[in-house]
Amino acid sequence: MRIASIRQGVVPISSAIANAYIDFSKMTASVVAVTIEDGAGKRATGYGFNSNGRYAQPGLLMERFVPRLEACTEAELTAADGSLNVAAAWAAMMRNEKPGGHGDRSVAVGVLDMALWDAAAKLEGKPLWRLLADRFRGGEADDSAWIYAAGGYYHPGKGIEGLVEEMKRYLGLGYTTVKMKIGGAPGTAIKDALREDMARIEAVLKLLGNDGSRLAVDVNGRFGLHAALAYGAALEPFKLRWYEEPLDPLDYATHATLAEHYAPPLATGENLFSMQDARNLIRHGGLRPDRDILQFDPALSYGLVEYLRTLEMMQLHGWSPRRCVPHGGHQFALNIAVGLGLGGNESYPEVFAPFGGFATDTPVVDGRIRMPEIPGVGFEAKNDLWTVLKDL
Ligand SMILES: O=C([O-])CC(=O)C(=O)O
Ligand SMILES: [Mg+2]
Repeated sequence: MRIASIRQGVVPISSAIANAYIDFSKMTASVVAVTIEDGAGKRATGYGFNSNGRYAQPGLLMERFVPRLEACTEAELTAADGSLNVAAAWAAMMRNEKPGGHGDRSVAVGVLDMALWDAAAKLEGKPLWRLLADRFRGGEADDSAWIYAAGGYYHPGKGIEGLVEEMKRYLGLGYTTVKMKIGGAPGTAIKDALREDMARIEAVLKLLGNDGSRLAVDVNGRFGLHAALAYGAALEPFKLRWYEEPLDPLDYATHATLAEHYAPPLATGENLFSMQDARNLIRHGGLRPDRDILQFDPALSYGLVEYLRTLEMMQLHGWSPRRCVPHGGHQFALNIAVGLGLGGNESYPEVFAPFGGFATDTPVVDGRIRMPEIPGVGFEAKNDLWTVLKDL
């Protein structure tokens, strides 16, 4: 195995939407293409990109991670069974990196890790989900994944009617569960913000037949303990699917306090970027393995090599992989969900294109989606994304 070339670019994923914490008017993504030759006449190009929420990382890629990957020897890149050794390539990229401080580089490494797994699966002529099931689950992949429609963003001029119309479109596409943003009313006292959000939530719940298990709400880390508890008390009777990122993602003790007062499911983890950060959440966040949801996004957190470590850590702490529903709505996490038996995956039917979304013309049926039988992650079967990647 040898690296024949690595190319990178930066593309916009900007839009006029906002959550409770940031707007996406200047959001960008790094994209990479890594071409591998296996020394026996086979050649494959793997593609990678970063998930929404973090910006493109061209400097880190150019200065540290691409040169280290390019410097890998053929022996390093070749596993004992002759396959591409992604874990060894990952270790080479992380040479001379100190522990801790994961947000510094986990996105840049994740972009390259995605491309390496895409190439590895293409060299084996298999979809990534099947490669993962073969390697880690005795060949047993799930036949489909549960996905939910994430949206409900704040948008200039968008009122409750616009929000309900949006959710109706998602149901029309075959989704059964939806997610909306809350906590975004700027500079408002908690009781006023809560009144406004309750009206938004109740309007969407009405559309969902007042079945709280079909609605998740997302605060994007905006609340302190006082607001999180006040909202929690108001939300509790709805028995929502989950109450997401109510607090700062790194404030584990406060999560533990909230979990003592809010019985239905909580969800968090999209802004934790390493196994060690995930472990601190599990150790100190008071989360409950029988109901809470972990949303670590492999594309933002050093890729699948690290995600495998996170899953192993979770199992040591008594957490099933089924508690994981990754953030990001991308094909990479969907392959991992089906191949490794996670609880499902996020989907963004109307935002974060072309990186959000799955293979073109794969229908969502009763909130579930099947995977195409195409080698690699399946980017070539997603028309809008392939238009961007093929020019790299
Ligand atoms: O709005 C965002 O930053 C994305 C997000 O939280 C999610 O998909 O859960
Ligand atoms: Mg979120």
